[in-house]
Amino acid sequence: MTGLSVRDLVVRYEGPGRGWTTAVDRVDLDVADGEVLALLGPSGSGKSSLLRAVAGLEPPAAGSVTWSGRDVTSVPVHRRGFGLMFQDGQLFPHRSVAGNVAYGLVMAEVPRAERGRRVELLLETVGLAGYGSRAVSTLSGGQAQRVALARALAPAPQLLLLDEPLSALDRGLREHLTGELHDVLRSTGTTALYVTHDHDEAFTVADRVAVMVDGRLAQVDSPGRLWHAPVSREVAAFLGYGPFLAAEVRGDAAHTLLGPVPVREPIAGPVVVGVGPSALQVVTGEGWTGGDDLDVPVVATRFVRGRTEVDVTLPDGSAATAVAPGATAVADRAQVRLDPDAAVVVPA
Ligand SMILES: Nc1ncnc2c1ncn2[C@@H]1O[C@H](COP(=O)(O)OP(=O)(O)OP(=O)(O)O)[C@@H](O)[C@H]1O
Repeated sequence: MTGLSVRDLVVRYEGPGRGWTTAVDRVDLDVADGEVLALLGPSGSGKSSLLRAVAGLEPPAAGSVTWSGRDVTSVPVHRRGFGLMFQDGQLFPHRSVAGNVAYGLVMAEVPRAERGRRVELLLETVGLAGYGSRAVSTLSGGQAQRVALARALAPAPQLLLLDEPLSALDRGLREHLTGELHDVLRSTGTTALYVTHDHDEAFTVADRVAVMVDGRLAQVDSPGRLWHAPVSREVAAFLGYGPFLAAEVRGDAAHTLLGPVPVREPIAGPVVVGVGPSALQVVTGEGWTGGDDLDVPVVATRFVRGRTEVDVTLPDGSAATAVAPGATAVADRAQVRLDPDAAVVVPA
């Protein structure tokens, strides 16, 4: 048995009054050796609690944590050999950049020369070659998080646990560092559990994504499968699908007021169709063919990231957003069309 195995794990907190909060509710999870798994879920869903229990920072009420076949459930945090990185990297303020990165190597009694080489290599890996002698107080937020990453990677941990490592950074930097983090984790062959509430981040960084809702894992899948085949309306909604249209399955399609959507996997019982974030398109000029396209009232328009987003009301009363390329002028009504490949069929 290699990798991480979590079985039947329960984490509970005693409430301020009577009663307990069950933050992690009988979770089973496997992370293969060298795999990066993102734990994705809304605020309060239990992601940090699960990660902290794996780290050994939170004693589980039940269940087990196994690494490489060894039960570590009651092994203290510093004996697990796992690396940790949090939202606020919390660098040691009185050490230089190199001093911070070398910290775990000093603890592990790695000889000085070897230490120096490793620190340099890691700084290069995180794009901070030549920064070794800088005081950490002179770094930008993004640079400081890269130092924190280099420090976490320095002892070559068997398993790296990251809790929202980029969420304190602004969007542009976060997107950039997410890509870098992906490359660094791959190139170092690090097994990682990565907590985030941001699906773009999870999809970029991870081999597989576990969606956590109310203390349970609702779905664990590759980013592609998760996106194209969410198992429930709840998971689809969390990924950004919506509104959900009434639908009736006939043959291999689910028929909606905006036309048919292919049923990719058989679903027993009633279904609804989740409209993907760019699935509804504004049809302009001669593109209008009638057919399944609908003419609907416009509620608002805005220009976002190089395209026009148009809020409309569908005939069933649901609010939806349609997209148009560039800065498209839209009046008080718009013709919209559903791209069936950008919608999903899920259980109602
Ligand atoms: N130390 C604590 N004492 C009491 N309740 C806690 C404690 N830590 C977390 N909780 C509760 O446990 C539940 C799960 O919290 P947790 O921090 O694990 O969620 P999360 O998914 O990581 O959320 P976020 O994305 O907001 O960090 C929440 O209801 C939270 O209020």
